[in-house]
Amino acid sequence: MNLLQASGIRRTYGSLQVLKGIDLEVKKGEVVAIVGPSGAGKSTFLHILGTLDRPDEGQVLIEGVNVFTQKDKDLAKFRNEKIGFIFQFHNLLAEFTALENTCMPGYINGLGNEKEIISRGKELLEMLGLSGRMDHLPSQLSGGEQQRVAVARALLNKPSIVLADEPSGNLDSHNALDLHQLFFKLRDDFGQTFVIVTHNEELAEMADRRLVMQDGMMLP
Ligand SMILES: Nc1ncnc2c1ncn2[C@@H]1O[C@H](COP(=O)(O)OP(=O)(O)OP(=O)(O)O)[C@@H](O)[C@H]1O
Repeated sequence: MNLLQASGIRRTYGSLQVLKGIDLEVKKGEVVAIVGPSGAGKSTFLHILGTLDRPDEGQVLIEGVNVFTQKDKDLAKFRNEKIGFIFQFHNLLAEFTALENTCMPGYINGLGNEKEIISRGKELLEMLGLSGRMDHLPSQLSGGEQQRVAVARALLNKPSIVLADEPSGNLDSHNALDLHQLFFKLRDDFGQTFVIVTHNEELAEMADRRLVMQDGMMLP
């Protein structure tokens, strides 16, 4: 069974047809990269896969659940439990430490008690080489460190799938490579599944599949 299956996804903004019927199947443990020119609809598609936006037509199954048949409240719970997000700008909360930011998805959904959540957060930050940075605020971290905290936060609830939108777009080439290698390590060690929208060809070439979107369609 596919971990994620999207079929016939269409999305229109006003008179602009942004997605023109897109299909995608992703297996557990796959790293799929989506590339394509600016304005092709990549981010729009990723937002729909992440249930942050609803399509006009088409369906998305994640672990067999037809996600958009759920009401908004149930969908939000499903999203927090099953999907991890990494964005170009990490969106860490400035007034919270690295550990507090990492633990945030656990507090929102109440998965486990506070002690368990903190223990998982610490374990992730240690794994990502941030054991000495747990009590730092985002402003006290380098760009690469901030993005690794965002990765730890994305993994906190043990999501089925991680969706990343230009995750290394704001990093220098050294930190970008480190981050890309981290994704593949997480895949190899834990079977973590990723769909990554990127303009970084090096990352796209490393992926199990490199898909190209153009003008609202997936090229064959
Ligand atoms: N909320 C919105 N309202 C209106 N138009 C939108 C909205 N979101 C996206 N669009 C339009 O949809 C098209 C696709 O945008 P999208 O961000 O998905 O492209 P992209 O392939 O991710 O581009 P980039 O590589 O530059 O990030 C663009 O023309 C954009 O202006």
